[in-house]
Amino acid sequence: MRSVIPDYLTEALGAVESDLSGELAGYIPELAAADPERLGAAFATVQGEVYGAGDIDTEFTIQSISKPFAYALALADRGFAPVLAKVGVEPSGEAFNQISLESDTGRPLNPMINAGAITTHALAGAAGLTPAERVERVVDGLSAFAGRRLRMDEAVCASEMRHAHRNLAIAHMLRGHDILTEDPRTVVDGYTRQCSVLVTARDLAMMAATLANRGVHPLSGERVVPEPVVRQVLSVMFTCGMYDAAGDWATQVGIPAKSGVAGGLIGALPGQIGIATFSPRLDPHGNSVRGVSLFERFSSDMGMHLMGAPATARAVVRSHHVVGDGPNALRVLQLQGGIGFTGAEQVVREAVEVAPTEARVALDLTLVHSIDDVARRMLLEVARRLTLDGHEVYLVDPETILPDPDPGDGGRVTVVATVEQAVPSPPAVARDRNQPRPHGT
Ligand SMILES: NC(=O)CC[C@H](N)C(=O)O
Repeated sequence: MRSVIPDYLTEALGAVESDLSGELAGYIPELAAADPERLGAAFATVQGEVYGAGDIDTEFTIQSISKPFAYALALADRGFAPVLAKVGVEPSGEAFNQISLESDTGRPLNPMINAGAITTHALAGAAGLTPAERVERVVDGLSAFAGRRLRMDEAVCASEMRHAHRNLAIAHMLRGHDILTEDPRTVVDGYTRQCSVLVTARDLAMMAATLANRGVHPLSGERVVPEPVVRQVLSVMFTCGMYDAAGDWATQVGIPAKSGVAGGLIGALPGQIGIATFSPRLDPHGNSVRGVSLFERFSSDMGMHLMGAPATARAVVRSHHVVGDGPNALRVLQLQGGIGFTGAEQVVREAVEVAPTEARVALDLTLVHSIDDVARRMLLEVARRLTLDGHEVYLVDPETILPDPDPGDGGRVTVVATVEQAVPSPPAVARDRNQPRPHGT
């Protein structure tokens, strides 16, 4: 059988192909000469599977799509405080190249508009790097996100630098406010190089999938940036990634995204998928016309809007039952699935409502595949309170899904591999042959 996903993507491309509206980015002569008909779309899952249709292996310059990744590198390299001191996180509602800074501090409003991105470029890499080393750090970092060595398009870079008056004006303003502390032209040059890195839609989908995968490249397994950095970056993409179209985008598409003036567009759905489209004609905001249509289609066809509440998670408490009888009776709460706060809440509620009378209580984690930190603490607290109420508490945890189960403060749990191990086998002589054997022995 052929996968259904490339066929779906081909169909989606077919539906937007006839839309010839929009313009190439005229302010960079080399981009104005691009082939406007190119069209491609790719999905990369967090497991590293890539699906695509159309021009997904055609190289084009990354442009502003480099901004969230350079922001991630700056946060990872310098830490949050120094970066936040120089670049805000407020949506500007303005065009990407607006000459605007926060009135009191001179800080650019966010790292997605050029003012913020130029500043962010200067913050990538360790303090004290030369401008060339900094560019190298950024290209290395973008390459790690993509999972292959990326290179720069010198012609596009030179072409943009010859016409970079607006970005230079922004950089001079930043220098005037001491947000930039170096020569403005050098920083704009580095930022323009960053924007001139060549990528394909396939690369961009992978880069987005690395964000979706909490900062770990799905195939190389490399942790490119720490998890808190990814959360920051995705939040800023959600609120600011589409410039003065960010509100429309957040409501209609609902996927953290970033566009570039060469026609690329990416979206990252946390925990699920990275998406990229490529089509060079732009709307007045500088976002790819057909790319925006494709994302609207993907979001509604595949239920990808981040604010669409997921189907209520399946019950975490699969069953509760008693194994064995008499003084050996064991109350088993059998749990399942991935347990986060709301799942742990179900366990707490169940433990309160059942109010076990048996001397032994087991939390059976055999069918649980993950427990996050808050759920772990809540389950251990349940165990602790059950101990204090006089129960002997067992954790049936054959795959050590809950390591170091120390409930602290008077709590005690015994870890066993099977429910049976929590039921002492009664001495053979004492067993009444006419009684059914305790379940599971
Ligand atoms: N929106 C964009 O892609 C803009 C990037 C471009 N290099 C610029 O600074 O103008």
